[in-house]
Formats: sequence, structure tokens, C-alpha cells
Amino acid sequence: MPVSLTVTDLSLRKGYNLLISKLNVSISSGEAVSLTGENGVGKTTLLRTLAGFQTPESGAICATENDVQIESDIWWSQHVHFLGHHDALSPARTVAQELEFQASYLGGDVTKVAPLKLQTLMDLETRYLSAGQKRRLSCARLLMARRVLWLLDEPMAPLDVAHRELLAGLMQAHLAQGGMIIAAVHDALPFATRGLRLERPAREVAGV
Ligand SMILES: Nc1ncnc2c1ncn2[C@@H]1O[C@H](COP(=O)(O)OP(=O)(O)OP(=O)(O)O)[C@@H](O)[C@H]1O
Repeated sequence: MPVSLTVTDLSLRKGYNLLISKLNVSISSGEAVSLTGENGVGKTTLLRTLAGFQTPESGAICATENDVQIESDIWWSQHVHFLGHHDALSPARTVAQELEFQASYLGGDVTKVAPLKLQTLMDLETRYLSAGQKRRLSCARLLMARRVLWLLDEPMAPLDVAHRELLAGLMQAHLAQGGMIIAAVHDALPFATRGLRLERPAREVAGV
């Protein structure tokens, strides 16, 4: 079922800082967007806003399926995965417990995470995982519960070459199944994406 996301005149602010001014972008089933820009320009803030964690200053975020608008709460809770660069894992759970928790929270299927090759880590508490292992475990939620939009913040950053290839393959499979990906990256992804470069808006002038 074709799904699309349209962002219209979106402006984002952090404190006194206007990060993004009147951004317009849209993405449809099967498309990937690489979000680039210098440190602090607002990539993470934009992804968190698209995930529903932050309210925009102004503008609209509208998802549709077969041209019918999807209600925002349903969109964010059922159709979007956000993977931040801080892996959201409970340190005292073992990998197996974390997977069970995520599956129960998301209504997912643990057997679908086999491609991430976590079997040898199952009894280890997540606090002991390396950065790359933590990222692979974080990616489990993408596979165990299908959601059409993946919002990924520097997904490849801690991964070695082999696991970058693995994640790239999973991302491409998601796109082939009609999924959509918006990924903040500093290095190009190893497959075709549309680029969206964020630039700092012109300084606001007091009183205008
Ligand atoms: N309370 C605040 N007041 C003013 N500016 C803030 C506040 N909180 C955060 N900021 C600024 O907002 C911006 C947030 O940037 P964000 O993390 O979205 O950038 P990024 O493009 O993802 O950066 P990076 O490439 O370093 O990960 C930063 O420039 C930060 O300094």
C-alpha cells in the first residue's frame, strides 16, 4: 500500500535558536533520504520531530496511505521507528531479555532478528556490549515489528565494515518492501538515496 510523508513549511526551534526555517520535503514508499549538514545544524532535531517526540514551531507533517491521511497518533505509534544515536537499551537486561521486552512492547516477533547475528550475545547484560553490538541490538526493533518509516540517526556510525554491509542490506530490503527511510549521515550510504542537506537559516532580525 503506497504510503507517503509530506513536510510543509516546517520550522524548528531549540531555545532561542531557530534551527530549521520553512522546510518542505516529501518521501514515498521505496524511497530513502540522506539527511546531511554540519554538526549542530538540526538533523537529530528534525528526526525527533518527524518521530513525534518534539513539537515544531510551525508547519505541518502529514502522512497518507492511498492518499488518505493517517491520524498523527496512529502514524507515530504504529508506522514509525526512530533509532537515535544514543541506543535506548536497559543496561541491566541481558540481550535476550531486551529482545523479549522490545517484542512485547512493540508487538514484535523475536525470530525475525536472526539476520543481526546476536545469538552469541544473548546472556550478556547490555551494559557490557560494545558500541557496535549495542547498535545491532538497537536495530532489532526495526526487524521484529514492521513499520513503514525508519528514522535513523547516524545508523552506521559505530559499525564495522561487515556490519555496515549487513545493515545496508537490511535497509535496502526494507525499501524493496515499500518502506521509507530518512537517515542522518555524515558519510554517504552505500546505495542510492535522495539527498537533503540542512543549512543554517539566515539570522532572525529582532522585531521583524
Ligand atoms: N536550549 C537550547 N537553546 C539553544 N540552542 C539549543 C538548545 N538545545 C539545543 N540547542 C542547539 O540545537 C542544535 C541541535 O542540533 P542537533 O543535535 O539536532 O544537530 P545535528 O545536526 O544532529 O548535529 P550532529 O551532526 O552534531 O549530530 C545544536 O546546535 C544545539 O547547540
